[in-house]
Amino acid sequence: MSEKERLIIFDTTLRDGEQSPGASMTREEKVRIGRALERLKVDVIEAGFPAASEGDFESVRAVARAVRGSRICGLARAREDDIRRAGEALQEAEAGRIHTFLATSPIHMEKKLRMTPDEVVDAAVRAVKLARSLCDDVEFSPEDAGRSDPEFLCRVIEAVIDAGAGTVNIPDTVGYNLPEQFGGLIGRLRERVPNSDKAVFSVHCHNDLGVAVANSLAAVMNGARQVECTINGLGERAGNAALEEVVMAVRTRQDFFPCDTGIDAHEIVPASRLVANITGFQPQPNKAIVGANAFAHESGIHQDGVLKHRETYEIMRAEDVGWHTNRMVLGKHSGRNAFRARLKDLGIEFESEEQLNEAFQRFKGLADKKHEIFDEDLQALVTEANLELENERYRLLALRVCSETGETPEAIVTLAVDGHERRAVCPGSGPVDAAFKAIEELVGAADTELLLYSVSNITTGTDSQGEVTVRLERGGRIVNGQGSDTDIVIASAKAYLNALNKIDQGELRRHPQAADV
Ligand SMILES: CC(=O)SCCNC(=O)CCNC(=O)[C@H](O)C(C)(C)COP(=O)(O)OP(=O)(O)OC[C@H]1O[C@@H](n2cnc3c(N)ncnc32)[C@H](O)[C@@H]1OP(=O)(O)O
Ligand SMILES: CC(C)C(=O)C(=O)O
Ligand SMILES: [Mg+2]
Repeated sequence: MSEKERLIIFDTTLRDGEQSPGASMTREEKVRIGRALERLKVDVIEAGFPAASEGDFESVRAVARAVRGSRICGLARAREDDIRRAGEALQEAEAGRIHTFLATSPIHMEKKLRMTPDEVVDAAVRAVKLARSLCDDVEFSPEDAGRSDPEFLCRVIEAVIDAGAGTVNIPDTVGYNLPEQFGGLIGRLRERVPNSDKAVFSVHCHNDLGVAVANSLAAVMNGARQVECTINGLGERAGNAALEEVVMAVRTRQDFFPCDTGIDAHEIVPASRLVANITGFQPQPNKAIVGANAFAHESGIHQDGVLKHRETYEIMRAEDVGWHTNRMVLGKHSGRNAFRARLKDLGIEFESEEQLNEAFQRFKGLADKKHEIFDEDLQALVTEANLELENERYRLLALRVCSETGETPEAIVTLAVDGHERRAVCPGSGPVDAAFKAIEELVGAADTELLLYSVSNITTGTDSQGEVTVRLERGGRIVNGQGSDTDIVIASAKAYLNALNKIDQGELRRHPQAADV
């Protein structure tokens, strides 16, 4: 790293993250996440609250045994039994830390702890001294600091630093602070506490007002050198500051921040996926850094810009945070440049600009019906575009089916037959059967036998395209026809007509699908 100061990353996914209702983790899961955090090169891993339960004690102990390279921390109330339990759980850690806390806000002291401010100062000092007798690395948090009286905070902080706390963590426990205010608080505490230079100032922000990361960054600008955060912003209520956002903000804006972290950012996406899979809390698609759309572009103007010069619309590289690559999503907002580029990647090139334009029009038509166009959709769409260049005797102009519970389905099919518009109405045992009967009536296919009818969805989802294959036999000759559409009955009619055109024309070698004829 450069000569810049180190910003310590303290990950509390396994402790505060686990406090999210529904996010409890087993010992084995904590060890797996602990190892992922080690690969990420997190400085401190808060592995749990050993006094909470026998299971959490064992989890902290297992993480302390398994992980080398990151300091392992256990949380404890300012009580002798909690602190001793934490010390015990950390015994096998290569490097351990006891984190003890006691609330300092008037509301917490009076209503929850039922302690006077003097009692709180005494208990905090006693807790830190006991913790220091068990472990040389001790952190103290004045819980609910964000709503505490700054003068009282100064008193508590000075006392715990004197008692041996090497890290003083300022939590905005209920996410009440705003960035300018919180940054100002950190700056003032560092200025006013006489021994502030003897401890690292840390922050622990909650996201109740959606500003946990902004508050953490404001604190860093005011001298905080440890940020407590979680993968994917998991944590109590609306969560904690997201590790990936803090790390990448500091890294991306090195022109602004006076410090940097030691995080290996390539491990961010793997760690995010692991935490999401274990907890079942998937990040929303538009989540910064780790959301599925964080490096995806669907708009034609953005795609064109990124294809010409990535930085036009990206401030970070997807690969640098562990994604395989950025993503061009083809959809109704996409333009020709992205369409052409994707087809080229698929090995599909057009002989003329006219062919490309024709396929592009079909693509826009499909995109109006479907959210996202996948590679398989494109392949089907281009195959159809090529087929249209051939001389077709039969072309589907319109199709309507009526299908109702307890009623015989009926299809109304309009075709262009040798350039003339023809219409037929037929009942059938199902909508596809009715549509096929109407087509047979219009084209006179009595001598043609249907050998195979199969449907597969090209992509997943109820809005996906269905691909239908129809195999026909006439006079010993067998052909396959294909059709695709988001409407399965239309796809079936297209496939049937495709096969009939082939069998009628006898020009099978010119069609790419004729290989299997
Ligand atoms: C802001 C935070 O995230 S703090 C961490 C929150 N995490 C958790 O609470 C998860 C783990 N907690 C637990 O498993 C349990 O709450 C335990 C084991 C810690 C305690 O359980 P119990 O003994 O049954 O107590 P209970 O949870 O009902 O109440 C908490 C007690 O701790 C006291 N307390 C709360 N914080 C502290 C503290 N920092 N130091 C000392 N005592 C405290 C409360 O005043 C209350 O005391 P009381 O019983 O005399 O009224
Ligand atoms: C234990 C402390 C640091 C905490 O989680 C909080 O105050 O939010
Ligand atoms: Mg918290």
